[in-house]
Amino acid sequence: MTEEQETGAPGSIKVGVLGAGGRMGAEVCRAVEAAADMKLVATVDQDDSLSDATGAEVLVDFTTPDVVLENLRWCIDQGIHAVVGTSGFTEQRLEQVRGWLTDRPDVGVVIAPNFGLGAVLMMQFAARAARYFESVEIIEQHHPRKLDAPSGTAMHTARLIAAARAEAGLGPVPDATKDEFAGARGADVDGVRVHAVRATGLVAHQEVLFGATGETLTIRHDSYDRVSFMPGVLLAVRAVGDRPGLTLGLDALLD
Ligand SMILES: NC(=O)C1=CN([C@@H]2O[C@H](COP(=O)(O)OP(=O)(O)OC[C@H]3O[C@@H](n4cnc5c(N)ncnc54)[C@H](OP(=O)(O)O)[C@@H]3O)[C@@H](O)[C@H]2O)C=CC1
Ligand SMILES: O=C(O)C1=N[C@H](C(=O)O)C[C@H](O)C1
Repeated sequence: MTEEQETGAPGSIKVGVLGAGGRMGAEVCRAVEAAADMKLVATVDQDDSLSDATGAEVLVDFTTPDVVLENLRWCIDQGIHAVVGTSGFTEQRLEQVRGWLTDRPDVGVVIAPNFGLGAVLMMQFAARAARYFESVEIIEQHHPRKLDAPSGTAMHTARLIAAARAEAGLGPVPDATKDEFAGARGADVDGVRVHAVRATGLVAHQEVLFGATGETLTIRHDSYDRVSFMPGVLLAVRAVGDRPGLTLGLDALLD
């Protein structure tokens, strides 16, 4: 092996992947290996030690909601930048991460509920539309091996819509039912109903359905293949070293 193959091209970013054997992790490994300005230096899965990743400058985490915080804490303590796609980030968890970052102001963390560029736009469009429609519901659809419901994307979208409605002075969504079978109206996320569908054949899809008198607006995004997330992941890997602190979502990186 030449020195360049060993260490990457001069100036290349040394990247490690946590959850490397998973559906997303494996795709990220392929994308990093194909990127001329990156070098894959560590792949970590459930039975491996995080210390295998100490040579990385940026760690990408696609693991599970129950282990991601521990991983992130370790990255921050080690001074390694982190790009996180794993779902399950409540406001309370984000606050915890901000707290850890105050002790390491040199470290950058990007947490994105969805790295699909189309999905980022779908969320932006939904936030923009929210003030004009009294009714809104979210229908997310995913592959059946997804552990969590609703999806992180749906939770984030609901929060954006709730914030936009509050800013516009809209009251609660008026579409409550009086008599309903348990679960029929989905989960209430910040006052927005979210319906989670799981079926073989799906990858990751979301519709935001808005309604006003005499009209509806549907904003829909579909990821048919996990390669759809890779341009966003690579964008975040390239940017995170220059963005100390917490960056939530890809929006700021796309401006
Ligand atoms: N932000 C985004 O754009 C996207 C986010 N996601 C999110 O990413 C996460 C992963 O999704 P997906 O790839 O489909 O899930 P998978 O279950 O396929 O992958 C998770 C991987 O993490 C591994 N793992 C578990 N514990 C640890 C640990 N402590 N350290 C290192 N690795 C560990 C698992 O190993 P094992 O199988 O042995 O348990 C598995 O290989 C989910 O939260 C999902 O919602 C998914 C797609 C896009
Ligand atoms: O588990 C998945 O597959 C996905 N998870 C993320 C989420 O929870 O929103 C992103 C995308 O929807 C795919």
